[in-house]
Amino acid sequence: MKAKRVRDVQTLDLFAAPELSVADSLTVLDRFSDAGLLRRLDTALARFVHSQDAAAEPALLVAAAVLAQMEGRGHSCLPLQALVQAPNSVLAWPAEALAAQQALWAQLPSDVAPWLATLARSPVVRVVGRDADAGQPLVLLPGAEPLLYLRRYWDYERTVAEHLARRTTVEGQAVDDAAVRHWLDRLFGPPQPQAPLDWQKLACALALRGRLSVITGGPGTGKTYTAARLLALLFATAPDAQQLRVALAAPTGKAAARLKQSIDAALLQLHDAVQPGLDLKTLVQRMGAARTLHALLGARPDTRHFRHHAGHPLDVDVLIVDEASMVHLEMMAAVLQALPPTARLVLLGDKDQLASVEAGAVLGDLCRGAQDGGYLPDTVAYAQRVAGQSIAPAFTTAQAATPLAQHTVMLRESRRFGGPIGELALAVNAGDAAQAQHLLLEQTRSGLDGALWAHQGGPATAIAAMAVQGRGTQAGYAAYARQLQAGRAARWDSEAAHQDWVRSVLAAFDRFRLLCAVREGDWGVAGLNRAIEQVLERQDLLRKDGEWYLGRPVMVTRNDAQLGVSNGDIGMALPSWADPARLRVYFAQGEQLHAVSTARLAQVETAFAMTVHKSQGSEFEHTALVLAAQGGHVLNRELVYTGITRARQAFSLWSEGPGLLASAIGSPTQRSSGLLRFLGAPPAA
Ligand SMILES: Nc1ncnc2c1ncn2[C@@H]1O[C@H](COP(=O)(O)OP(=O)(O)OP(=O)(O)O)[C@@H](O)[C@H]1O
Repeated sequence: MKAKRVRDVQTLDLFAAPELSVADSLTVLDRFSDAGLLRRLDTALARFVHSQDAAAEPALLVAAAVLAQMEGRGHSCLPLQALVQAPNSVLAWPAEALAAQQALWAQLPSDVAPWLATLARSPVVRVVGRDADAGQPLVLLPGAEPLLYLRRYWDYERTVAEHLARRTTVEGQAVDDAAVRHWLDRLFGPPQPQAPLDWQKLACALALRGRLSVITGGPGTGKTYTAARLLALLFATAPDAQQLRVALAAPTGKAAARLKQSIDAALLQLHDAVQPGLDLKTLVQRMGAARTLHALLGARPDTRHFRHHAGHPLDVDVLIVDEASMVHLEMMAAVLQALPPTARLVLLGDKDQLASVEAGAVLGDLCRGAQDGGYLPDTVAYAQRVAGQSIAPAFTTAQAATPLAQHTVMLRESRRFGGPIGELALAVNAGDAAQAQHLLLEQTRSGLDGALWAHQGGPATAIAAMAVQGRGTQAGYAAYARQLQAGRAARWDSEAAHQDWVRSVLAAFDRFRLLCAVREGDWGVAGLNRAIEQVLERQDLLRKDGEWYLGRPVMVTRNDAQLGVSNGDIGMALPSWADPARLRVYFAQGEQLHAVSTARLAQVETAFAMTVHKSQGSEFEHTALVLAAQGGHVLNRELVYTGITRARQAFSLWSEGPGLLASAIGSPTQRSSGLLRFLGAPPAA
């Protein structure tokens, strides 16, 4: 259907005109929207620009529409050189659209200079360094690699860059080397001769001397383990540990709850190791719950504004943000603005995971050089002095040595993520499609019970059948459905017994998850949710007698502070204890259960199948990833990596057609952003 619509675009006779007029260029953009190559919103921006500048030239209108389209795909800006010289690298249109794209580009200037001149002539474009900020909707950052921004994203990116640059250049508190060394050795053990570099110890040492610490690593590399030791170190070296205000946060409620649980457990385990000298038990009690970033900043319903901002900063000395790969540019700008300049910010996350759906990939940008280290002589000497760690010359290359690198550590050894799933994740990350396919094939051949299993082709109903049955001994949804039935048959003799049952159903449901790349179609979230419901009904495991049926798993799609639920929370409709004839939606929040009436939960969707994006921050025993042929540019390396790393014991892959996995692995996403360029020297406002 889409391919046909795209072919229709090519029959446009407008391209035959000797010179592209403004009216024609707007019509062409509309046709591109009709064909699904641009969104209506993208063309609307071009029309808006034209409404503000009657003399706007076609190149400006095209640039505006493409910029809007790129923002919709998560880019914070448009690299103009690429737009002119390699338009497909930024447009990401399907092959069928190539002729139409080339025909339009043939009517536009072939050099970047006239594009820039066209943009700079328009009053809707603010040229940084030339024009004052008069609220122009577009911002052009000139230079060797000129970038075009929507005003809002320019503001966010500049804010983030300015704050991070300040945090990486301003000296932190003076470090008492002897005290730090003492505590680092107690927490990690004294340095051993010939031992490999302890990246976790190094991360703690570096974090201590600055106001920013970026700790990245794959699953199970000990990010939380390290953060807990960093907290212990901060408590131990603080002039008054009782006064140190620590906040824990994450982009989603689930990730926040997990962070709190892991940090508390790790700190309590350390309790004996730091005796005498530090009462971690009391400090843990004082620390308070982890919150979503929205809740931490005090989101105001239906506005972009937060209660905390530069004029009313957060009341914290240390802020630890987990799953930072999911923090988009706008949110990072809000966090940095609300954080007192003296507070420490610790960002934890996996740089290789999918970035947020919204624009910006801040953690990915910040960790671009993390693999290479890039430590300066001063950092190398400090690491030796306080942590007894010798940083090898391979990690001191001048090219990677930026102020940010002195605050960044990549953890490299996974403690719980080895075996075939770990190997597959590594192959995907390295872009080695042949190795990934080899691993999948080898394990698939060995039977249904292996850690890896792959299948190509339909029908989609077979996916639903596996989602219910599981494969071999690997979990599927039948496990939760049986747990559900066990409860239906039983009479709870106490509220505690009812709660235990609710917890057991939620836990059984969390053993497996079906992850999709796309929402629509038989191989998307919507189609597979329906198909799984049907299989469960056919097997009498579930009765769908209305929108809200017993055992309906749902995902919240919008934060609702009043109801106490966050976007991404997963709950299940189950009979309430007080009135078993009525369903309530139960959510596990750490150790606690939270129940909300079904009538009040409007912003939810069924959650047997969910997007890979929404699964971030969660792990399941068995995860199945579905690659739909219509996935297009959504099927990329980060999506596959994120899907695989959600699986603890078993990973299954369903590809609708041949070559989808290899092509996704061969398509890493690089979101356009000026962040790294700004960090060295933030541009003037
Ligand atoms: N240096 C270490 N020595 C012993 N155990 C460790 C060490 N580092 C991490 N671990 C253990 O490895 C496991 C994974 O660590 P942790 O949960 O901190 O990893 P993570 O990177 O935060 O994982 P995730 O990707 O789930 O966020 C935990 O059980 C932790 O206690």
